[in-house]
Amino acid sequence: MITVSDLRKVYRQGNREIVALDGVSLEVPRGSIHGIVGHSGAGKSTLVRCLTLLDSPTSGSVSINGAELSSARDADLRSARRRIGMIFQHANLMDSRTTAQNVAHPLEIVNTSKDAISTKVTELLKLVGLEGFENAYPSQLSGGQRQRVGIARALASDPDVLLCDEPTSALDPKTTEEILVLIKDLTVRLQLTVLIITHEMHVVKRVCDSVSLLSAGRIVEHGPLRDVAAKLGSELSRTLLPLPSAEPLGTGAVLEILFSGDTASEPVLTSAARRFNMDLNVLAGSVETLAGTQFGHLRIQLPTGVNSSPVVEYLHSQGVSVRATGKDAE
Ligand SMILES: Nc1ncnc2c1ncn2[C@@H]1O[C@H](COP(=O)(O)OP(=O)(O)OP(=O)(O)O)[C@@H](O)[C@H]1O
Repeated sequence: MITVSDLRKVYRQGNREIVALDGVSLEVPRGSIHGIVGHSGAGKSTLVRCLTLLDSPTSGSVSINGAELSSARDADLRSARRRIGMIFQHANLMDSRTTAQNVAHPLEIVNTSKDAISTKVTELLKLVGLEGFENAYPSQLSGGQRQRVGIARALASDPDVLLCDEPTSALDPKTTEEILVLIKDLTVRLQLTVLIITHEMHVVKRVCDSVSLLSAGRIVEHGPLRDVAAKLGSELSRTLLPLPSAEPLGTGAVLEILFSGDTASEPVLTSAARRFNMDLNVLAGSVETLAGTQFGHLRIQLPTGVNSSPVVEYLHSQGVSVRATGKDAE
């Protein structure tokens, strides 16, 4: 488990203070994957640097399985860093070294014996599906294979936490899927605690158990994927379950509706149409399964002149999230 408590990072430029992290707290249990998303300048890179101890936080703490990292110094700091493996957007391999030599590098630094390195490298390359590529150089590997080498190297020191900074941003969709499947599989098999910093929502949808939205150095939304997606109108819900824009037809009230779990499969809309004796226009819709829960997200329009309040009340009573949009939203 990784626990981040009230982390602050303030940069000073002359007499100006830039608050890059403004009290970030989060807890990610072992064996699970947490996504961190946010716009440019939100503080994602600063968070990565503070978590990997490449930069020291102004205040607050980071601990792994209860052991405090942020106050570690010198030798302790080096061993603390080994508890966090890093994967980057580009694998950043050493071009003059083979696959096996790249993976061996973190072990050589801590003077591991040649035999132990050889055994470990063989084991790691098998784990990431690169058996037979021991002697290949990075230039002879595909982007996905290079990323696998990067993952094997990150796991060489048996870290508790795997920190992935935009791990699939440079990969095509098929390779992205393969790498995400590998990360998910390793998380479960090795009981890792994984943090993925990404701007790609499909990465969050595909592998994350929980997610945080970082904005101006603060976590403004967070929680298990199915809970944040279920909050109709929130930024994370809108980006996880996007709806295409569609012009309303005529002047009837426009409602945005979110079904989840059991209500997603019940004919609530049909029963509302029958109950209020009206036709409904579906302007836009999407159905998705997130973290094992089915979500239906719809924008519907009521006929001109129909009062939306009793309809909204009825839909709420059926366990459906509803909000008026457009001119009715005020
Ligand atoms: N070394 C630094 N000195 C001064 N300000 C900094 C420094 N590093 C980051 N910042 C500022 O801290 C804030 C957060 O920056 P950060 O790079 O962490 O954002 P980010 O979410 O990673 O953005 P991006 O997605 O564009 O990489 C920004 O306002 C940035 O200008």
